[in-house]
Amino acid sequence: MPLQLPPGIRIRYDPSHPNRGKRRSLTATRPFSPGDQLATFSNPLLALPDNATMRTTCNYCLRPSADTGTVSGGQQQLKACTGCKAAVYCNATCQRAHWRAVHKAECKMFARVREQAGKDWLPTPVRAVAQVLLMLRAGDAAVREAFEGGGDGEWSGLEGNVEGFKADGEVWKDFELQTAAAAVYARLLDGEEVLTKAREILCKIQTNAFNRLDADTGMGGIFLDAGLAMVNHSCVPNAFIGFDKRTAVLRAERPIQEGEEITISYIDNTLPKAARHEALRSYHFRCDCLRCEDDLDVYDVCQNSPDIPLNSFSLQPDLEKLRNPPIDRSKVSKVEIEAIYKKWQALAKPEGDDEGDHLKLAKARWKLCRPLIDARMWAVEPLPTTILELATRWQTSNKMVVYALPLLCCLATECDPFKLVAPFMPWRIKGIVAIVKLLAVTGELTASGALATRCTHEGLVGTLATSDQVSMCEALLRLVVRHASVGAAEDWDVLQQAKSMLEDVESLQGREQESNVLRAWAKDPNDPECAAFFENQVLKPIKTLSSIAVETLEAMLSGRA
Ligand SMILES: C[S@@+](CC[C@H](N)C(=O)[O-])C[C@H]1O[C@@H](n2cnc3c(N)ncnc32)[C@H](O)[C@@H]1O
Repeated sequence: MPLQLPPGIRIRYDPSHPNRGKRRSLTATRPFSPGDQLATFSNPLLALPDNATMRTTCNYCLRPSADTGTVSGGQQQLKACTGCKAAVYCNATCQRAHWRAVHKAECKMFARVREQAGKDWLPTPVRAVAQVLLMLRAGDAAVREAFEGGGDGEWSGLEGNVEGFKADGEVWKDFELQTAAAAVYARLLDGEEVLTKAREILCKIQTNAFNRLDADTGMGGIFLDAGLAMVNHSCVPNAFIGFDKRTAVLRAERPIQEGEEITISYIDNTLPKAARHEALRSYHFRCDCLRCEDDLDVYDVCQNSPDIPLNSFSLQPDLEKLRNPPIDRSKVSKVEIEAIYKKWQALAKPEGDDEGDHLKLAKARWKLCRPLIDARMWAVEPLPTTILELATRWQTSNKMVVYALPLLCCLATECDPFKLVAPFMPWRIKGIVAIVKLLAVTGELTASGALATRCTHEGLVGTLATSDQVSMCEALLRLVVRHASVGAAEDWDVLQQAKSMLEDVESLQGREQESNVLRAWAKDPNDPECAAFFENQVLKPIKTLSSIAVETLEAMLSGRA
C-alpha cells in the first residue's frame, strides 16, 4: 500500500541516485513561505516518553505533568494503569486510546519487568522495540509495512542502515543487549529469527525516530512517523519540526518552491563541521550540503539567508548587521575554530554542584574561546553555549540572577539571530521569554530598592534603574506572540504563557500610553513614532545590557576589566 502523506508533500523516488540513502526524499507539491505549516503528523507508529519521564508524562498524548503530579495547565492527576501500574495517563480517553494502540499488548510485559527486574520501567529503546514486536504479533498492517519492508522503492519500509550499525562493534553489542531484553520481556524469545528482527527494528528506530527532547519540560521520548521519516537531512535545511504532544508539525524555515526537496537538520547544524559530522555518524552518510561543501560558518549562512528581512520585527532589526556582521575573520581561522571546539568538548564537567568547580570550568572555556571573543564571533560555537550554560546556572542562583539578564540579552541579540535567522524559530522565542522572566525579577528588585544589594555592577544597576522594564517586557511579549503564532502551534505552552503575561502587563494601571504605542508598533513597526519608542525604550537598554554581559564575563572569567 502506498504511504499516506498529508497534502502539500510527496515522496520522490529516484532509483538511479548513487546514494541509496537519498533515493527517497520528501518534496513540496506547492510553494511555501517561511513559517508555513507543510504538514502535520498525528498518527505516529511510535510515540513514547523516555524512561525518566514515563511516570510524569501521559503515555498516550505525551502531555507532561508538573512536579506536583498535576497535568500542566490543568488540575488533573495523572492516573496509573491499574494493570501494570507503570504507564500513566491524563484521562480515560487517553488510556483507552493507548490501550487500543499498544498498551493492551504491553501491559502484561510491565508486570513481568517488575517480577523479574524489580523495576516499573524499561530503557526507552527496549520499550520501543518491544512495542513494535508486540504490534507485529498483533498484525498491525502499518507497523508491518514500515518495519518488515526492505527500505528501498517508493514505499517499501523504513531504512535501517543495518550494515552500517553492524560495522560499529560497540554500538552493535549494545543493540544486541537491548534487543535481547525487548524479546525476553515481550515473551517473544523463540530463536535467532526474532532476535535478528528485533535488531533490525532497533536500527530502523535509531535511523528514523525523532527525539522529542524538550529542555524546558525536561521531557524526552521517541516519535516515529513513517511519512515524516522520509525527510532527509541538510545542515542548511529549509524546514524544521515542532512537537505538540502526540503531533509533529513540519514547517518551512525558508521559502520553499514547488518541487523542491524538503530538508530538516537532524542535529545542531550550527556546530563546526567536524562536530556536525561526528553527530551525524549514527545516520551513516556523509553530508554534502552547501554548508559542508564550502565549510560555511553561521555568519556565512546568515549573510545569504532569504529570511533576513523577517528580522525587521525582532530584537536584531539592524538588517545590515545581519548582512555584514561586524566580525574580524583575521583573528581566527576555521581550522582553529575546529580545534577550539574539540578542546572545549574535552574539558571535564564537574560532577557535583560546587559553584567553585563550575566557575573553574567557565574560566577554562572562556580562555579557549579567546580567539572567537577577539574576533567578536559571538555566534560561533562553542562561545554561545559557554554563555548559555552560565546564564542557565545564574538564572536559578539567588546571588547571580541579576547577572544572568545581560547574558540572555547578549544571546538574543548577538548569537541567536545569526544562528537561526528566522525570528519564529522556537529557540529564539524561548530566549526572549527567558529575558521577560528575568525582567520580572529585576523589575521587582528595582521597585523594592533591593537591586543594589543583589548586584555590585554599577552600570547594570544604573541601566535597570533608568529603564522602563515593564515596557521592555510588553514589547518582548508582543514579539513572542507575533512570532510564535507563525512558527508554533496555537496551544504551545510558551505562547500561552506569553499571552497570559501580556494580559497581565496590559492590565497594569497608569501605563496606557506606553501600551498604546507598543500595540501600534506591533501592528506597524515602521511607524516613525512607534519605531523611535521601541528603539529608545527597548532596544537601547537591551544593547547596553548585552555589552555589560561582555564586560562582566571578561571581569569574572579572565580578570580583564
Ligand atoms: C530518516 S531517513 C530519511 C529517509 C531516507 N532517505 C529513506 O529513503 O528512507 C534517514 C536516512 O536517510 C539517509 N539520508 C538522510 N539525509 C541524507 C543526506 N543528506 N545525504 C545522504 N543520505 C541521507 C541516511 O541513510 C539516513 O540514515
